[in-house]
Amino acid sequence: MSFFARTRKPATSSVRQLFGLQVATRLDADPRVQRAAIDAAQVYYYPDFLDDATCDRLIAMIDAHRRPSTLLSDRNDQGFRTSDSCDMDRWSPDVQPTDEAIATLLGIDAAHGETMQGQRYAPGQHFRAHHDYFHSTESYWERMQKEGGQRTWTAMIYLNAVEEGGATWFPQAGIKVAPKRGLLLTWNNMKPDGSPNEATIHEGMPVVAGTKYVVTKWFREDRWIK
Ligand SMILES: O=C(O)CCC(=O)C(=O)O
Ligand SMILES: [Fe+2]
Repeated sequence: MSFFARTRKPATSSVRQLFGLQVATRLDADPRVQRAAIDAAQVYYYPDFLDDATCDRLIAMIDAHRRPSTLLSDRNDQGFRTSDSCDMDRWSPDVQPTDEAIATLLGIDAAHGETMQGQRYAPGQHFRAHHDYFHSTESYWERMQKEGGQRTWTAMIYLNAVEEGGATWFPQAGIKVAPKRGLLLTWNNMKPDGSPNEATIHEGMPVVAGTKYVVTKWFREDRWIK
């Protein structure tokens, strides 16, 4: 193998490897959780993770605080992520129980979790195909190393059903998830060896009718809260 080929290979990581194993083992043992029947990635569903009242409270918070979504990428692609989003304050009494319940479900110390993001998509709005993990070729990479390192697991909760459209599509893994109120979807962005899993590429498909509300939480390999 040439030097060039070796340096291009994404780095494996024993810490991320352990996250993959420990979280998957915990989810596999949880009767409320189902694993998606695919080999390309570790993807799990938890129906009715949140009750109606909690979904309504989170939706109201998103409506009160939403701003046009931003991207971390160096690409300045205006049409890539057209939704609105906002930070969900982890210390707010309306957020804290959900924030902690997600960390407990996965068995990850809540300090590894970034601030939960609320997201709202109106008809025609979408989030184009992307990976949640950080790319070492981007300029943010160095900063992210100091701020908790790579992202491992993503947890997303759909807060409402959408009349038409708005599914989360994993074209390589072959999964399409339609929004359903209270449904939690979680996946490992890494492969079992701890290197980035390209097959986790996913998109928030355009909403056709109705409005879509979700919250998303990303967990880092190191503590995000110091
Ligand atoms: O809204 C969706 O279905 C996907 C959202 C997403 O991929 C993200 O927030 O990283
Ligand atoms: Fe994503």
